Amino acid sequence: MHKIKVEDKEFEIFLENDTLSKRIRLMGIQINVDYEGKCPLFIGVLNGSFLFLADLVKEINIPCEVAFIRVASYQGTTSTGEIKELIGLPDDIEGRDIIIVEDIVDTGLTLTHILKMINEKNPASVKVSSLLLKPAALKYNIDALEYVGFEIPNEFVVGYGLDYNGLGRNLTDIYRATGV
Ligand SMILES: O=P(O)(O)OC[C@H]1O[C@H](OP(=O)(O)OP(=O)(O)O)[C@H](O)[C@@H]1O
Ligand code: HPA
Repeated sequence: MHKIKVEDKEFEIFLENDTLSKRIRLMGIQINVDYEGKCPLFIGVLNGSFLFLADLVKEINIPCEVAFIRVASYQGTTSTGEIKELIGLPDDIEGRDIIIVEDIVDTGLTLTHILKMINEKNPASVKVSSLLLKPAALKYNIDALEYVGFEIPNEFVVGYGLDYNGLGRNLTDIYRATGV
């Protein structure tokens, strides 16, 4: 289906699942090479990253661990500018190689907050893997952003974990708002 409605908003197809899968396979290969001989700890940022993280770690063939944190900053299509911490970081971060897994980096506010929290716990290294990045929306400089699936325009997207008012996370493809 190429046009859909989620609540009151119209969306059109943007990135099909097959395109996502191919890119995620390549991201996994790159991580396998970069972390050879190490045991990275993937930290998924809930809720949006759950499908991406699941598909990404299936491509990882080195030893690794998986954990989650939960923060929230968005209501509808706009950032509240305030980060709420709902599930905290795991205890065992000191000395670990951390890979934060995000569905999307938009303004960069969420990630900046999470990176600060993680760096306070003395990890060996911290990198970020985000499926999507909106370069035109970015307000913070994020040096740790090492693995990016797709750079996209500054448009609201939904599907494959990303929501609009809590809906649409279950869509297999990613759609963009048409503004109609
Ligand atoms: O770069 P930013 O402007 O901070 O936006 C990116 C963040 O916004 C979304 O999370 P949200 O707070 O909507 O929670 P969710 O993952 O539960 O949807 C998304 O999953 C990122 O974590
Ligand atoms: O474009 C978006 N879609 C869904 N959630 C988001 N969180 C930040 N940007 C977005």
